[in-house]
Amino acid sequence: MSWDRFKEFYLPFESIDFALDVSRVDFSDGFFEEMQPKISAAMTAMDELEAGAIANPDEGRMVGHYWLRNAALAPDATTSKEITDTVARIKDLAEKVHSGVIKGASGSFKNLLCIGIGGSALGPQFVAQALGNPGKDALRIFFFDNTDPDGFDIVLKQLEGQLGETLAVVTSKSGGTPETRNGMVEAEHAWKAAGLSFAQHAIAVTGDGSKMDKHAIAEGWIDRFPMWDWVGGRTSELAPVGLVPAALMGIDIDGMLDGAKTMDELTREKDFKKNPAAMLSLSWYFLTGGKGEKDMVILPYKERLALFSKYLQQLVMESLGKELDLDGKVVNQGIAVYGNKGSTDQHAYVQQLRDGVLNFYATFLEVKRERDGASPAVEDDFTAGDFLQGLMLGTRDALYEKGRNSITITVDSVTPQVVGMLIALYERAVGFYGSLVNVNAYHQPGVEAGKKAAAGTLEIRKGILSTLAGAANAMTAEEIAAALNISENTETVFKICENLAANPQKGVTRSPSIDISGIKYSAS
Ligand SMILES: O=P(O)(O)OC[C@H]1O[C@](O)(CO)[C@@H](O)[C@@H]1O
Repeated sequence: MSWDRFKEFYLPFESIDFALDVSRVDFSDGFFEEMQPKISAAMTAMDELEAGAIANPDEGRMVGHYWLRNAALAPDATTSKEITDTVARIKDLAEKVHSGVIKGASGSFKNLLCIGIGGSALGPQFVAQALGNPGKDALRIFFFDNTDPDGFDIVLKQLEGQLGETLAVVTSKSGGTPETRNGMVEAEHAWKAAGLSFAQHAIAVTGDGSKMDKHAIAEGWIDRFPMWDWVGGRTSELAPVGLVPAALMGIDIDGMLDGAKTMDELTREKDFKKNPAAMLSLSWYFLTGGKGEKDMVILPYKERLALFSKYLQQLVMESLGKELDLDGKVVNQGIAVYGNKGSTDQHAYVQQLRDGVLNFYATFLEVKRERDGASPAVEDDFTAGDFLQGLMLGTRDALYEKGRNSITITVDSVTPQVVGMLIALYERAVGFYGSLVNVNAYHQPGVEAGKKAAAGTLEIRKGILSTLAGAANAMTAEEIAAALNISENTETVFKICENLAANPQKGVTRSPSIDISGIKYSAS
């Protein structure tokens, strides 16, 4: 890499100690000239979005996550006031919880159980790991982010005997996501089994008037915070979804909001070569042929940022992974995202990245400050942090030597401001990229298909149980499917029967057979 090329494609922002380096992206001659009209159009669309246009046409919604860190930008005074009042209410809640004014049945709150999934969990999880300090946080954080009964038990075991000092935050924008509802019901059971009122330990973050909102009101929960329809789940970390848990942990939420606001200002720059979000999205476009031809591998060389790839997975894939473009043409767009952390993954998948199939580009995240305070020397005069940077620089070079392009983002340390900046940078880069490839980056129609199919399988489960209850003899999967008139779904019937029989409390027994057509099930 020549020093001149590096200087040309290295964008440092001294005032915030942040840099984006795209010098290891081998842009072709003429690429930027060719992209100029598209990126200008993307910037215009972004200006309109920030001003309150219906930027999510399929759902007929405004897209307002940029207002969250600068309420003055909101299109009307009511929305602006609602944002500021909500942040003030969140800080007030945190203050009252920390001082013991709001407490649980057994005293001041010590633990925080966040119940949510997708955009209602990934941001809080990323931020808790990035900015939390186990042992020092105001509340210890736990998550229910699935509908796995054993998973609930693992978390509840850690909270055993402490539910009276555990605050539960149940988060769902729609208020109807089954996994979150199940987590809430399981939590209600656990509190009840401990002889405690769940309502006295619960807060809701949800859409006004949602099913969950009504439940929280009816049960008399401690408080409720809004999830506005103009904020998408995957861009809600700086809305109550992310700010409530962060403030309760004792994290500086003003710092996060300030960092995001500063990045928003930098990424409104109209000269795209000076705009880090524009350059990031143009790099993605170049690297993936504007068609998602290569995967985005995220490699933060910092434990605290290990969950960033998971967070970005939803932000990028749910936003960009679309069948149709804005004109209704089938485009099957998207960019696959995966990653974990360096240097750990050098010992897992970097072998393939360097020598194997070239279907990716890497993004290195470098944090200059190794820790608070000094580090001991581990070899000669070198610290463990010197090794960490050495491994990152070495890997980046080793990849580039083999024609594997990469992007590098450098920050000073993982602070609330930096976390806010990273979130804002990627939010805007995703927005720009959505415009570059002409898709609606703010809806998620594909997720609905899986949800509907899941609901259908529960109906089949109900049918199987009633068929077996009324059957005189044990039945095979084929017979049950035929009785339910769903022979085309015999495989689903078989899978559900196997699952029922594996859980003795469900009341189904199984007579084995070597031939799966011969396995019989009966109500026990
Ligand atoms: O906050 P909700 O409405 O429970 O939705 C959770 C998540 O579920 C999804 O609809 C699909 O996973 C995401 O878009 C969303 O972030």
